[in-house]
Amino acid sequence: MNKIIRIGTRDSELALWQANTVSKQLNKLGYKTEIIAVKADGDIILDKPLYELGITGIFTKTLDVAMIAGKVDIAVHSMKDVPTALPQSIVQAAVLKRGNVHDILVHKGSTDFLETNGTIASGSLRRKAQWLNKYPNHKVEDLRGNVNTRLQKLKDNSWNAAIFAAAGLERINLKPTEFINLDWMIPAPAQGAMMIVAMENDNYVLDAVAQLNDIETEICTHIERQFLRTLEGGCTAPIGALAIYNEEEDTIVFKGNLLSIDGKQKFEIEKNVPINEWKKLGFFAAKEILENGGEQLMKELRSQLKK
Ligand SMILES: NCc1[nH]cc(CCC(=O)O)c1CC(=O)O
Repeated sequence: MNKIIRIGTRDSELALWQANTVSKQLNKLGYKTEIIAVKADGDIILDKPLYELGITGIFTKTLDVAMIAGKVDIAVHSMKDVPTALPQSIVQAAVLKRGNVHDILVHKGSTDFLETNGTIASGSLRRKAQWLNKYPNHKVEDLRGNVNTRLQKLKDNSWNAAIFAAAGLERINLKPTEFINLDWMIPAPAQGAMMIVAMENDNYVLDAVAQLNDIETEICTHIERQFLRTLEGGCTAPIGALAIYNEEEDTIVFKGNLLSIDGKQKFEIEKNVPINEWKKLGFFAAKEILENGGEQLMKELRSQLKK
């Protein structure tokens, strides 16, 4: 059999870069591919913050539907945009080796505002909350759109800076010279990783795509998404999570946090556990936060976010 694997993707430059990467890797293994780009609802509605839309999966739904309808065979997503519960019949077929996991602050030459009063831009609840927690005197303005649009909006506005995922800018060669690494900020669960989804009964495609899976990234993102899933209960709360494999010690170093929208409340957890405990690590870390005050905060967040 030599069928063409149709790769579904969003039509932003970053999404197309990611789909092309998957395409090339499959071609190298001898598979034929075709890229099918679609516009996702999350890319069409730009005048509202994402969390106000109260929908998870706004970037992935369009492609889920296309796949169930048989129009594409796989879809390539930024894994952090994929809801923790996949639609029925759709499965995680592979996770590619992760890129840069961190957030960066893109500024305009001077970082003096960090010490005084700054206005920075981000559409992400997680980034907003962590920023305000560290810089309580700053203002955070909303910023939506794909990476290219957001860079342009930063130029056009008087904000001091804006926050981006390093991976997104690096992939499409748009990382400017004026930026600082936000090593202290805990990234979104699965940031910097790409996920391929496919239909659960499509064995030809599942076998093909499985060859692109990176086990270390699969384990780390599993931990982060389990942490998210255990905390969230279906709402888009300010949650960060990062698991890193420490090869020397054969351990997983995990950091996770949960904040209030205004950044005033923060629950944070750090664990270093033997690799063989990875399967439940995200769950236990989330439970610990929930039992130490996080439960109450999640309740408040759910009513604030109307979900
Ligand atoms: N939600 C937007 C989004 N989804 C994935 C990336 C970048 C790639 C990644 O983090 O995996 C971005 C851009 C950003 O957050 O700045």
